[in-house]
Amino acid sequence: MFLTMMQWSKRRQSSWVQLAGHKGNIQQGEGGKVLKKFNVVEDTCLQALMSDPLHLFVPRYYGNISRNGERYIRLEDLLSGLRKPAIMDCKMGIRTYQEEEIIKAKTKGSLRSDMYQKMENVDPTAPTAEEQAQRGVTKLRYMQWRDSTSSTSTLGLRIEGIMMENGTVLREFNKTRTKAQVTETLLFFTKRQVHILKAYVSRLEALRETLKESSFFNTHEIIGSSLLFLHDQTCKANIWMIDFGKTIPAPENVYLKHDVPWVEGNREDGYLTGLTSLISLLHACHETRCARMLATFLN
Ligand SMILES: Nc1ncnc2c1ncn2[C@@H]1O[C@H](COP(=O)(O)OP(=O)(O)OP(=O)(O)O)[C@@H](O)[C@H]1O
Ligand SMILES: O=P(O)(O)O[C@@H]1[C@H](O)[C@H](O)[C@@H](OP(=O)(O)O)[C@H](OP(=O)(O)O)[C@H]1O
Repeated sequence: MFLTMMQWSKRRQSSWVQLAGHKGNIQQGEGGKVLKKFNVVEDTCLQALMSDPLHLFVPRYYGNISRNGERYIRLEDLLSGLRKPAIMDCKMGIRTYQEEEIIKAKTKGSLRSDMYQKMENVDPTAPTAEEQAQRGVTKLRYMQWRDSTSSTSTLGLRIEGIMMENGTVLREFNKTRTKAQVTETLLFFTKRQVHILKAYVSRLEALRETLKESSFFNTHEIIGSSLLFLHDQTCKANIWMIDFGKTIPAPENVYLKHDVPWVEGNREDGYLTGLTSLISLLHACHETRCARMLATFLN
């Protein structure tokens, strides 16, 4: 597995990191805040979320500002106050592309050579003969391939990146697809610590309950959003919903279920499918660890 050592910030004695997403899209700001490049879709969602029951699971939103000619969204820094945190970014849902990608894929000039390259780097056999000849793929094709070779299509979630408490950053999870592989990664991330596993399960169960009461949730198609897992040496553990750049309102009078299969036009995202998978995988990790500890104790 490809490992990169994170550089610890000496100035702040902190370990701020942008684990996933577009490079340089988000940076640490002052006063316990982060600045994220402005995106009107995300800004609108965050405003709505601040008065929804889900606000308890979303970093506090402090409006948007302009700085040196660039506009930013100001958010609570979720790493603020944590000591050498371990972090995991988990992208939710059974697809990571919006339905509009299907229309875009039909228009001329939509071939992406960068995506072809990324595909070929991971699996040289993945591009079709036609794609090899044109050395390009549509974004739709790339995103569908990414979803099917990771756990997105089957489990409704995929691990995008992990930073361990010693600063080691891991981002090579493209082929982490099966339940067993995801479970192994969750055990690695939590170092099998029972109290951390338990805290994560409780937080996700609370999220599931709150989603039932959220009008934002049943009226929005949530694509490409992540759950950010954080725990540290003081035994703090928490999970937050981040990244609403591709979260859009469903058509009027359409209420999404979030746990049924997607077919073109129904706008379903599988967010709850992913949440249920996560809860059951973490729950199984917790139970297994408890059973092992009991067996050791009794022997
Ligand atoms: N409020 C926050 N506090 C601390 N760190 C954050 C916060 N929001 C995001 N991050 C960090 O930045 C990373 C990327 O965040 P986010 O997903 O919002 O960016 P993005 O560029 O929109 O992603 P994508 O390209 O997947 O759409 C996260 O994985 C996390 O490490
Ligand atoms: O993780 P990967 O495999 O590197 O692939 C990227 C990832 O799917 C991003 O979510 C996506 O941005 P959006 O979510 O904003 O669509 C980006 O598209 P882009 O290159 O068009 O920005 C992809 O390149």
